Amino acid sequence: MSTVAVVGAGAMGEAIVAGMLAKGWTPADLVLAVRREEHAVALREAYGVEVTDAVSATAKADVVLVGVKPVDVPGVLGEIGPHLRPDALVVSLAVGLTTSALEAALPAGTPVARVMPNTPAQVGAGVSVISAGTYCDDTRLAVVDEIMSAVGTVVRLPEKLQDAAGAVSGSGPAYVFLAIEALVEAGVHLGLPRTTSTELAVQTFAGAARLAAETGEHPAVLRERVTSPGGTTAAGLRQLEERGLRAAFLAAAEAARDRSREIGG
Ligand SMILES: NC(=O)C1=CN([C@@H]2O[C@H](COP(=O)(O)OP(=O)(O)OC[C@H]3O[C@@H](n4cnc5c(N)ncnc54)[C@H](O)[C@@H]3O)[C@@H](O)[C@H]2O)C=CC1
Ligand SMILES: O=C(O)[C@@H]1CCC=N1
Repeated sequence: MSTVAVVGAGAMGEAIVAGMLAKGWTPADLVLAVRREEHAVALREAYGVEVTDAVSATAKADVVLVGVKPVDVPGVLGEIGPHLRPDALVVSLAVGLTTSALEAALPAGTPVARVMPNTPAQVGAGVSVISAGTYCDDTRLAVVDEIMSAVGTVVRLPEKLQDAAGAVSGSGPAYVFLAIEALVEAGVHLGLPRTTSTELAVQTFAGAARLAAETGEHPAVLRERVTSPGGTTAAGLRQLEERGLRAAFLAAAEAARDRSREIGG
């Protein structure tokens, strides 16, 4: 197995570390780098992994997973570039940043891959979109696939679709959480105790998503099965349509895609 350095073990980076350890990697396969010492102490305690600085972690790794915010990526790449092992692979989680921009910030010929993960990775239910840069061959992309498979499903896409994919699956959990929150509040408005309304709404989203995933049926067909002619669901759906639910999702996805392109420069 490869030695994997995770530079920037925040929400996404830590989820990947936890998932890898749960799926058979050992602490010796991992080396982490974070900025704050108290964070390093917490990570060592939680996972028994080595936590050091970005340069030392990079020097030990076959794969360097960069999990810092997009604005911090150029600085990190400039710092670690001279210390990469020959043939080491750099994997970026950053939204927007293209593999060509990443390659330009690294020594010439560095293999690079771009990943768009999402936070359900924290419970092993993520979906990651992966794309190879110019020097990342199939064997290396298979390593990225293996790592990200530890936290959920993996979809390989041409890089030109990464901004769109990020708008759906990268940001998507936030749209879903907002929708859950709104349904909980609606239930409270109708008189349900808040804990009951939360349980009903969360289980409904989880169950509906599982039904769609396991049956593979078109969502419209599944929706029709809930909607009796002249019934309660039809009355509710009419309100969602009249209030522009579809248009709202389309506008949200376009805005997220455009912001991703803007971040990428
Ligand atoms: N949070 C999300 O839902 C998603 C995030 N992403 C991408 O993942 C990346 C990370 O995002 P989050 O995990 O949400 O951010 P985060 O802020 O939770 O984690 C970033 C971590 O990097 C550390 N850090 C910053 N500079 C560092 C350096 N020089 N050396 C070592 N550590 C350093 C920070 O202290 C922090 O712990 C971003 O580029 C983002 O675009 C992609 C998809 C989804
Ligand atoms: O909001 C963001 O910029 C990050 C990338 C995708 C999800 N969260």
